[in-house]
Amino acid sequence: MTKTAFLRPRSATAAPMESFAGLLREWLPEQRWFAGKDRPVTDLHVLSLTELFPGCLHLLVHAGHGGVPSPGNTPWAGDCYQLLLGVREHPAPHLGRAVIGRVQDGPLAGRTVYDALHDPRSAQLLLERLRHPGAVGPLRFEGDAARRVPAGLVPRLLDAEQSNSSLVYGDEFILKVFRRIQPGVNPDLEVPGALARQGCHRVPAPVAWLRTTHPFRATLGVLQPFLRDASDGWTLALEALAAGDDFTAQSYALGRATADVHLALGTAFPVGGPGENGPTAEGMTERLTAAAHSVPVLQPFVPGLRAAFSALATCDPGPPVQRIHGDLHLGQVLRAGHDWFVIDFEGEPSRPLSERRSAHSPLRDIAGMLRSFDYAARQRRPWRPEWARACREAYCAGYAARAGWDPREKHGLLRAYETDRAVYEVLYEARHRPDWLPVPMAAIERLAVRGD
Ligand SMILES: Nc1ncnc2c1ncn2[C@@H]1O[C@H](COP(=O)(O)OP(=O)(O)O)[C@@H](O)[C@H]1O
Ligand SMILES: O=P(O)(O)O[C@H]1O[C@H](CO)[C@@H](O[C@H]2O[C@H](CO)[C@@H](O)[C@H](O)[C@H]2O)[C@H](O)[C@H]1O
Repeated sequence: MTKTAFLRPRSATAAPMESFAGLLREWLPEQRWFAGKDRPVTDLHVLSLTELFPGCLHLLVHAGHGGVPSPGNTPWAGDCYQLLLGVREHPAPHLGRAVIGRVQDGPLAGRTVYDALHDPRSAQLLLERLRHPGAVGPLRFEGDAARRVPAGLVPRLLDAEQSNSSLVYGDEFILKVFRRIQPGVNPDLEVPGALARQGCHRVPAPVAWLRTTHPFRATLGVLQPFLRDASDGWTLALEALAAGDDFTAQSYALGRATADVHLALGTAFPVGGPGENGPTAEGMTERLTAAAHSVPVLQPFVPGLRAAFSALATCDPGPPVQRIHGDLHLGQVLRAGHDWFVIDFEGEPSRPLSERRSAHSPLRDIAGMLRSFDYAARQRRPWRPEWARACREAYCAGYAARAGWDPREKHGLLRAYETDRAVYEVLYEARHRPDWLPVPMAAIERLAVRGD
């Protein structure tokens, strides 16, 4: 199960000579963060182009898929992506696979373009811009005046499997450059900022950020403190499994940390109200229908899965809805020292921003984490259902100890949210990592047939 299969190596000498748009049309679908892999890019045009500094262009491009709108992303069909492109007369060897190609015609004719985030010089200049708030064309560099970012921090691009691109500066700060851009404030800036103002220590607070005003207002990137020596929950869980270690104490602490974040979110965004099971079941059923249409292996399980959603009619509405994390799993939590921290408040990247910023049941996050223990336990053969079960129990117990209500007592709701999450995972894996599809499919079978 390789995580970087989409990063096909390119070399500067083998770079094709093509039109600028032609080069991008070929390069974009190869990127891990490109969302439209299941549909060909039929048209591509530049929505905004700004010279960030000499030799570095900032672009927002629209990738169209033959008029089929992407769910709720932009008012037009297709998706908008943020690119930072370096432009050089001659390709430099250190750029390796970052080279996109040589442009054949137009104002860039004969030049080589490359992904500037791979170029340490460009990454340094980007941080310089963030250190000095101001505007460049439609771009706005802003920050928390109380936080000082030192000059000269050495950048490195994280080579992880990601929906976005992240640069670490001197192991002190991390800059997340959003790739798929939607109009509006990104919750990964909005939420950590609001939680920091609440004094919640579980979330690294934004230090500086980049946004645009054209062709619409949107958040483009966020700089936050880098948690040095932290390990993510996914790595820790896999290490524990490999060593045959128990992971229940960590799971319990993670449950408490999740409840802390939910409590702080409830205070920072007082949007609550009772959950309404009718509309919740309707939304889940619609997502299931759409997913089964895209991923036909789901189809035989649809009746069993629908049962989990229709059973909501007889469940109590559960805890009040509120702002939540929206895509909580073991890869979104970092253990540093003895504490768990929560990162990446963007929500599920394929969902519209308005939906990701609205109130949901906290059970949705809890279900996401419960699914993640199952994912981890299935990484080894023979798979370890009892390991996952013990973690799930401990996580819920930790959550209950802090939140004052026990997720295990909301069995019907939890089953529906777990089912909804597993359906999302099937879609995600089919699109991004087809080798992983059996992992959520095993849960689909369990939830559809046995219902537990
Ligand atoms: N504040 C931080 N401190 C240390 N590592 C971080 C921090 N934020 C993110 N990371 C690392 O960067 C990775 C990607 O970050 P994330 O926000 O999840 O990006 P994406 O949305 O692209 O998945 C995380 O898995 C984690 O390893
Ligand atoms: O971290 P992202 O915001 O990019 O989240 C997306 O990618 C995740 C994979 O990296 C995906 O998570 C799924 O795989 C994880 C193991 O790699 C597992 O722990 C999660 O439980 C499972 O959902 C996530 O769904 C997707 O939104």
